[in-house]
Formats: sequence, structure tokens, C-alpha cells
Amino acid sequence: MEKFDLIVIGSGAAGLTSAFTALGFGKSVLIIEKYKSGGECTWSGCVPSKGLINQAKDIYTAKKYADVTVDTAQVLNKVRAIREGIYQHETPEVLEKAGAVFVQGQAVFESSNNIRVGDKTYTAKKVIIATGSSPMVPAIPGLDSVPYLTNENFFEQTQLPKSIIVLGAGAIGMELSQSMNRLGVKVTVVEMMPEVMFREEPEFSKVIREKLTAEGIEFHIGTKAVGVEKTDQGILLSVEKDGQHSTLEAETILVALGRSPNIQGMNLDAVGIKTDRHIVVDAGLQTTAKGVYACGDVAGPYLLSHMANYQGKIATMNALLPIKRKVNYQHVSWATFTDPEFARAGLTEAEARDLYGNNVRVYHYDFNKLDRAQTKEGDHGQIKLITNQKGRVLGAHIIADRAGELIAEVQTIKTLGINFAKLQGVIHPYPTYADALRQIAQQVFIDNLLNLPIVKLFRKNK
Ligand SMILES: Cc1cc2nc3c(=O)[nH]c(=O)nc-3n(C[C@H](O)[C@H](O)[C@H](O)COP(=O)(O)OP(=O)(O)OC[C@H]3O[C@@H](n4cnc5c(N)ncnc54)[C@H](O)[C@@H]3O)c2cc1C
Ligand SMILES: NC(=O)c1ccc[n+]([C@@H]2O[C@H](COP(=O)([O-])OP(=O)(O)OC[C@H]3O[C@@H](n4cnc5c(N)ncnc54)[C@H](O)[C@@H]3O)[C@@H](O)[C@H]2O)c1
Repeated sequence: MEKFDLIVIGSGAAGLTSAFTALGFGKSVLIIEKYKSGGECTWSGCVPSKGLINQAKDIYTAKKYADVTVDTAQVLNKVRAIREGIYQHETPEVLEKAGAVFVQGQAVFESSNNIRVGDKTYTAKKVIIATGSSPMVPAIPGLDSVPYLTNENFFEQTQLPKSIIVLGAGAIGMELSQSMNRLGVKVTVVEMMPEVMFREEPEFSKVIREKLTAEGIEFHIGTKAVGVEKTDQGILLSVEKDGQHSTLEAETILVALGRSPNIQGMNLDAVGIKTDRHIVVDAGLQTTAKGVYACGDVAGPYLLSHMANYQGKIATMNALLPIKRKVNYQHVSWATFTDPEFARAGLTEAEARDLYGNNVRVYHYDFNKLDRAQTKEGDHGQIKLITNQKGRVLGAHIIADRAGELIAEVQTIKTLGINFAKLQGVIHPYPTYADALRQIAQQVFIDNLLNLPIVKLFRKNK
């Protein structure tokens, strides 16, 4: 039986980070992958979706100035070419050149140290499960009898449909809906929550829904999908809102209703690896079987590539090194790549008030007053910054051009525990979007001064 220091199951964001971390420690590593190295992010997630978003944005801008004919077959070909380019850095050959052994196939646990692939069994002192997640497809009557799309087959289409119903207005639903609409597809979105993007600040979610509505997308919020039928033209979706039933029609349907962890067919129960929807892990990412760790989407709770990387590193260090580290989710951040982008670091205002009551300060900034934003037509977005009474960041929310980049500055300050007021003394180039953060910092600086006991006393006695 071939022996390794570490077996990594899955070669997506979490698995690749685990494998490279272990190789960096000079360990022998076996990677088992049932599909293609790179995982969802490369093949059906971050990379192709951002490839589509970028092309859709260029075409949308071009359409403002000229008649543009869109060939969606060409757009999708380009998306796949972008994907191939990224894959070149994570092929089995690249992984083997870095020192890993790569085996293609479905991994099945025989014991917590022995993993079978086909008719061969491999053994390791430690095992990392990084098998990711798959689209969750609920039992909506009739759905299984129509040819529906998910992120797994979406980017394999030869061309985009003329019309589509998108089920779910979360990250996938919103990013793909806007892109498709900009590429000429008639898009109808059905979301059961009262607002789109339910994880975000509600007023920001409303802004993005209104923007996409103005671009031509039809939203049905607070609406549940209850049945699907095939028709000559495509599909007929039955929906229910406040007890009222109606139907929507389109050529096809995209299911973007959340994710299910990939835990099936691995014999996890038999070797003592407990699951509770995701794989159950402790604060060091160890599963209920000693020496077996889990990271990325299969462990949750944040289903994001950068969180898979973060967890992959911690799980591997805990598996291979004597010092144990705990995961810390206090500084989670993410961005959604609609136009304008959404970005978030830390708590919402409601979450901050739940934890700290009125001991929070909330700063609002409107990009309409920023010179750089004014040089461009259209909506300019806003920032909401939540700090404690000392000026330390509890949460930040940005909806604007380049929000995903802007949040990095707040995220650095927040993670390093620097008072936000200190940013007021940092020279920011003019005219930039980031200068908005310096302007907010100026206000935080003033409020910090006004909050000093001596200043309060002086003002009281005045
Ligand atoms: C459309 C879309 C857009 C996204 N955009 C973003 C974004 O912009 N930013 C962001 O941070 N996140 C984004 N995500 C989320 C991101 O893709 C995931 O969080 C990330 O890919 C999770 O990485 P992972 O390594 O846990 O799992 P995966 O990347 O899914 O990798 C798991 C691997 O394990 C393999 N596997 C599964 N079972 C077995 C088995 N039994 N044996 C062997 N191999 C197995 C799979 O084939 C797969 O290759 C997006 C997701 C989608 C769907
Ligand atoms: N930019 C990014 O970072 C990015 C982009 C895409 C995806 N992702 C990741 O992928 C994950 C999955 O994305 P997703 O969009 O599938 O899930 P999601 O959880 O973000 O959104 C699913 C949406 O579907 C709605 N829904 C569920 N059942 C419904 C029903 N029967 N009828 C109508 N609406 C229903 C939910 O209320 C929710 O709003 C996200 O959680 C995110 O972590 C990240």
C-alpha cells in the first residue's frame, strides 16, 4: 500500500492550498480528485462567472455609444478560454512537478487512514477532506422533468437562451442575471425572501435590485417557486406570493438556490466522521475522526474561495505541526461582482447593535459627493461604516465601482486592530474612490476627539 504524510481529497481552492502548504513543509502528499484539478472556482464558479461579468460590462458600456450585435456563443467561448488559461497553473502535471502525487478518481474511506480509489488503497498519517459543494436542487414539483441549468452546466452552453427564469437572488443569481441581461437575455428572477441578497445590509440590497430593474430585469421577490412544467416554448413556472398563484414563462431556468456539501459516497459514517449538513469540525477544523480534517465548502460556514484557502492552510498546519491553531471568523469579508459591486467586512448594523447596543457609531458616505465618482455618469454608490465608540471598525459595507478593491483597505485596518481615525492622516492619491475612506476617517477622528472625557467635560461646562 502506498504511504503518504498527507492525503488531500479534492483539488479545489481548499485542497490545493492544503497540498501546497504540506509540500512547503517538505511532506509527501497524495491528491485525489474525481473530476478536474482546480475545482468549482476554476470550472463553474468564480473564474467563468467573472469572465462573463467582464465581457457583459464591456458590451453594456459599448451599447451606450453604438449599435452592438452580441454573439453569445463567442462570449461563452471566451469564458472557457479564460478558464483554460487559469487551469494551466493547476493541472495534474503542475501539481506533480511541485512534488505531489495526483490520482484521478472518487475517494472512499476504508478507515480514517486508508482511502480507496477504484481498486487501489492509499494510506496516510493525516487526511484532509476538501470535496466542496454542489448546487442544491430542491424538490420543486416538475423540476426534474425539465432540462434546467445550474452553475455546473451553465458555462458549457453553446449560446445563451433568449429568455430565462433565475431561481434565487443570492450571489450566483444576481451576478449571472445582470450579465445575461446585459448580453441580451430576457431575465426574470424569483426570490422567496422579501429582498434580494439577504446577507447584505437591506438598504444596499434594495439599491442593487432597483439598479438591475432599471437595466431591464424583472424581479419577483417574496415569491416562492412551487411547480415547473415543460411547454413548446420552454418552461412554465408556477409561483406563489402572499397566497396568490401565478405563472411565469421562459425558454429555460437557472437554479441558484444555495449549496449542498459533497459528502455522499465516501463512507464517512462508517469511519466515525459525523455530518450535520456539512462535515462537523472543531475549532481547529478536525472532524470527529482523529487525524482527519475538513476545509472549504464541505465544512462551511462561509462558502467562498478565500475562506477555503484560509481554512485549507489552518487545517493543514493543524494536521502536520505540533502547534494547533483555531479558525477565527471575526474578520470575514466578501464581495459580490454585480455592477456596482457589493463588498462587506464584518458585521451589519443590526448585528452590531445586537452585540453592542447603542455603543456603536454608524457613518454613511454618499459617493455622489466624491470628485472621482462625479467624473463618471450614473449611480455612484455609498459606504456604511460601523465602529465602536472608540473608532474601531465593527463592520463595513460598500456598494460602488471597485467596492471589492476598496474593502481591502478597511479589512486591513479592521483585521490589524488599527483605529479607523488613523486613516485620516494617510495620504490618498486624488482623485480616487479610496479617498472616500480617508474622508470618513476624518469624521471618525473628530468624533474620537469629541468623545474624550476632557473634551466632553469642557463642552458640558461651556
Ligand atoms: C457561480 C459561482 C461563482 C462564485 N464566485 C465566487 C467569487 O467570486 N468569490 C469567492 O470567493 N467564491 C466564489 N464562489 C464560491 C467558490 O467557488 C467556492 O467557495 C470554492 O470553490 C470552494 O472551494 P472548495 O475547495 O471547498 O471546493 P471545490 O472547489 O468544489 O473543490 C472540491 C473538489 O473536490 C472534488 N471531489 C468531490 N468529491 C470527491 C471525492 N469523493 N473524491 C475525490 N474528489 C472529490 C471535486 O471534483 C472538486 O474538484 C462561487 C461559486 C459559484 C458556484
Ligand atoms: N462573489 C462571490 O463571492 C460569490 C459569487 C457566487 C457565489 N458565491 C458563493 O456561492 C454560494 C452559493 O450561491 P447561491 O446564489 O446559490 O446561494 P445563496 O445562498 O447566496 O442564495 C440562494 C437564494 O435562493 C433563495 N431561495 C432558496 N429557495 C428558494 C425557493 N424555493 N424559491 C425562491 N428562492 C429561493 C434564498 O432565499 C437565497 O436568496 C454563496 O453562498 C456564496 O458563498 C460567492
